[in-house]
Amino acid sequence: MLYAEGLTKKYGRRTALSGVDFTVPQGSVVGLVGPNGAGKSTLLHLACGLIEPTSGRLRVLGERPAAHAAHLARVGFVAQNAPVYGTFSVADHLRMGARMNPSWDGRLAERRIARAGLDLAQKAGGLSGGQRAQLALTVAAAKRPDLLIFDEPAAALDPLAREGFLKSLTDFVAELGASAVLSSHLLGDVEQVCDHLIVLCDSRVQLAGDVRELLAAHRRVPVRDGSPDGVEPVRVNGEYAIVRIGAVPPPRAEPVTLEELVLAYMTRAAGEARR
Ligand SMILES: Nc1ncnc2c1ncn2[C@@H]1O[C@H](COP(=O)(O)OP(=O)(O)OP(=O)(O)O)[C@@H](O)[C@H]1O
Repeated sequence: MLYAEGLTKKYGRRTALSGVDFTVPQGSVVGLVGPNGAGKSTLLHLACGLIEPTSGRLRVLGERPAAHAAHLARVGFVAQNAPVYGTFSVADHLRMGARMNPSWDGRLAERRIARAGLDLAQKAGGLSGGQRAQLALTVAAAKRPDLLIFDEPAAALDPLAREGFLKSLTDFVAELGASAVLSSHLLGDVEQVCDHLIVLCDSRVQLAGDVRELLAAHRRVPVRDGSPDGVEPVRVNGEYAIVRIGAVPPPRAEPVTLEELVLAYMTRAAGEARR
């Protein structure tokens, strides 16, 4: 579904992505996480064809991003803060979507708008953050894309609105049989909806893969004399360390949470950047 090889993006002298490699299989829901300025939005904008790489290769659904009109129609994008047209009503957004997208599914759009409790006559500028996110998600999904891309979709939403939004997102993905990529700082959200993870720090991929496999490949182990016995730690945090295990887990090893795993790789990358 997504394939990157040596993917590099520079803005003038600033490097936003540096030699990024990863492969994400079809049907995945990918969580893209990393600190501010790591390059997440840059990667998503490259995937939508909004910007061009400086070097390297990126393939989205087997082709160059936005290779042609039919390919564009296969990708739905919801940008940061779910932008909508403030002076247009909810119904105007659906009419515009129908006019611009040959594969528009009007029934799906109307069903979802009703389920989200949105008033078709209301101007989008007057919607709450959660309602705006639901509208943007509906417009992106009613194209019936094969891939939905979200840049921090739920960042501004309160916990209740976020839960509703994430539920709609997973419903859409299931209903459309689509893949999805979402960038987020909210690891709980990623844990809830994603089956694949990419950790991006300092413009490089630090960790990528199937969430269950990554969790199975790491353990929390007790530390003696500053380092765990016989294994190279990803991160030492006081009395324990996060380690990548081999075929035989070290003694007294405990499972790691997604949050511990991501923080371990982010902390290691921050340490390397400081050196
Ligand atoms: N249009 C631009 N012109 C110049 N530099 C840019 C541009 N867009 C992004 N950058 C720089 O590229 C780097 C990566 O930015 P990007 O927005 O991709 O990070 P991010 O991981 O999405 O950050 P955040 O979590 O804060 O949204 C940053 O150093 C940023 O300042």
